[in-house]
Amino acid sequence: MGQHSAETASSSSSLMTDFLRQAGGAAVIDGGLATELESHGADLNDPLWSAKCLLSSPHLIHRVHLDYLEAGADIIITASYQATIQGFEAKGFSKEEGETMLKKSVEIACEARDTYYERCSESSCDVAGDGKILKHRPVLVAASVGSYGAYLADGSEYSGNYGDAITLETLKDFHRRRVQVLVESGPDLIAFETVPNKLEAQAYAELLEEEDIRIPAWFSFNSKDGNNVVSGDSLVECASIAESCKKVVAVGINCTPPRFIHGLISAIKKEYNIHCNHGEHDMLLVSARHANDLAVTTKPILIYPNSGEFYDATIKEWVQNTGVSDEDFVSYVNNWRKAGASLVGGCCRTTPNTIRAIYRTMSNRSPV
Ligand SMILES: C[S+](C)CC[C@H](N)C(=O)O
Ligand SMILES: N[C@@H](CCS)C(=O)O
Ligand SMILES: [Zn+2]
Repeated sequence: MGQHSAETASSSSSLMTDFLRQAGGAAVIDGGLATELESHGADLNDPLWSAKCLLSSPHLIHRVHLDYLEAGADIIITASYQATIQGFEAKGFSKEEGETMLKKSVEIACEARDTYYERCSESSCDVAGDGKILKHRPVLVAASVGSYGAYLADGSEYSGNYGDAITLETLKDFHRRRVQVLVESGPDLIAFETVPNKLEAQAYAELLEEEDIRIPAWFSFNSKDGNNVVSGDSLVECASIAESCKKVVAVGINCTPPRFIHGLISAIKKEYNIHCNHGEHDMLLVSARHANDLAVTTKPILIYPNSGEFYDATIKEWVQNTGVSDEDFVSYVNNWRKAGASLVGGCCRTTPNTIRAIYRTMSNRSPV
């Protein structure tokens, strides 16, 4: 664990359960990072997308992390989603310079957390007059690992279609050094996010074992039909890969329209609460067993949907107003919690306003 590790973490495997317990059973993830960088004027029309800001405007990344913390996020995700050594090399940087950029993504997030804690110490109340949440609480830094499709910078993380030339070994080799460098930089966990297919999930799971990664990870898949992950691979099969990997401490869905989320949670959530009720006992056990045959995870479930808008990868722009408002987004939150999600945030096109609204909705945090 790095020097900035959250005070919750006693060991890798218990990090998430300890963290959730301290947070009262549920926690808030931040919102769209790239979205917010753009709204502060960054031009992300570049193969590096949001990782371009690691070169051009690290102060902006710091500011956006801080904005999300002050909106109530308990977990911030680094700007390394599209930061890859290969991507930096394609821009003319050396391997060492690429590694420095990866390290920097974690350092910026840790510094933002330090700044946040200072502001909390200086504040006399948990909610400032301007509505900023300045409540001293455990905050986790999650190092983002975007997919190989994100590196391709053509929206392939929404198709998951890499062609036959890309094998399990290709993907492991692609991510290997990147994951090592991120881990050495001292985040609390790795966020494998917007995972578009089963092959990449398998590659991540094998990498965690082969490289003996000492911090935990979460796996977060994306879907565009409410049944499968974007490639068409079965979500249940993808989640099973995460479930069988001991280093994975949470599983879920991100960058997916809100309307699909409830069904996707139900598809992966394994219920242990079998109510034994006299005569109905056997029948309930049978139905619970039947449900469990299909559902796969007992790990905490995370969800951070996008706004539901459509991303046009050819022009690298979101088609505006095709999604839901913050109010509509937040109206789903209690249902997602009831369905079994214990970590809730937002992905692309969500903002600190979305996260503030999620924080408020979840502020009477009762365990799932
Ligand atoms: C999650 S998508 C909006 C990320 C952007 C994409 N990888 C690109 O570079 O176009
Ligand atoms: N963490 C990334 C995810 C993109 S799908 C971001 O918020 O920009
Ligand atoms: Zn997203």
